[in-house]
Amino acid sequence: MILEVKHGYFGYTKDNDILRDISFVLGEQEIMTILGPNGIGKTTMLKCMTGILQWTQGQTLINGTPMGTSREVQKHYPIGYVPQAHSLSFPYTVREVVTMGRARHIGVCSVPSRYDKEIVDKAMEQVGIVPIRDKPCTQLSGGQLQLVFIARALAGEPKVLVLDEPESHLDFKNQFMMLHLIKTLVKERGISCIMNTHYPEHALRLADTTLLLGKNSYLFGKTQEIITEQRVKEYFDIEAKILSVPYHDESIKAFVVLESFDRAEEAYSSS
Ligand SMILES: Nc1ncnc2c1ncn2[C@@H]1O[C@H](COP(=O)(O)OP(=O)(O)OP(=O)(O)O)[C@@H](O)[C@H]1O
Repeated sequence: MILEVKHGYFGYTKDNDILRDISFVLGEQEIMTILGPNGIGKTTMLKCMTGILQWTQGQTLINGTPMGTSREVQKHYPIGYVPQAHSLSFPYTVREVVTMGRARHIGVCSVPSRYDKEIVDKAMEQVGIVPIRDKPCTQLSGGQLQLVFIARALAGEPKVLVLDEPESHLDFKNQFMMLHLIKTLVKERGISCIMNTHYPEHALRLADTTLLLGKNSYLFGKTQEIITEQRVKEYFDIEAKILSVPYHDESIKAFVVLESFDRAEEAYSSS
């Protein structure tokens, strides 16, 4: 399935668009990252793209058909949205929360079928949360909850998985495991994926394409061409060097920030 955003505009208030004329294409089994400074509009972008918020102008197309107007398109090409992990106030178990991802498939007065249960089990297995399936979600860590939300999205059998900063609550190793999980899900399920991230390294390691959001402009293209030292300076206002570390048959990219704390202090006090 091909997802396309065409000339998208959005503002929370009139005459104050935070997203202006955004266009990009997500191809079959592609991974795309969205990068940009805090508050630039990354989460808003995901919400407009998935129909949680309405574009004020422009549209999201699925295989060429506008998503907003076609229930058929929404039914046949579901999008799985995984929000930033936040705590749940009601102590639903992990299994119950993941089963909620089947809501579209289960009638209002029906109980989950054997097939629904199999899909839920498969989703929990694939993200590695079977051992905690009977725990109340109020007793989970932020990282565990993030995995539960991914399993909930997978239970809806999405064609596109949309993740808002999936690595944000994870330690160093588990951040890497999350990237690996996303890559595996895309490959094994034949889906595509869009994720917001604050880590340019993660984009370079994982993503085919990248949308780099700035204050008055944006860039979209192949990740290796979009994320350069010059762009990092331009879009994040920070001097960084991208190093290439050879590892087996890969060349892994690492970022080193070339700023001193004294200079940062000066910039902070003059802003
Ligand atoms: N519901 C809302 N009503 C009004 N303004 C909002 C709302 N949600 C977000 N904003 C504003 O819109 C802008 C973009 O917010 P958004 O959360 O999309 O940014 P972001 O790039 O995802 O930020 P971060 O990297 O910090 O998560 C911010 O200035 C934010 O304050």
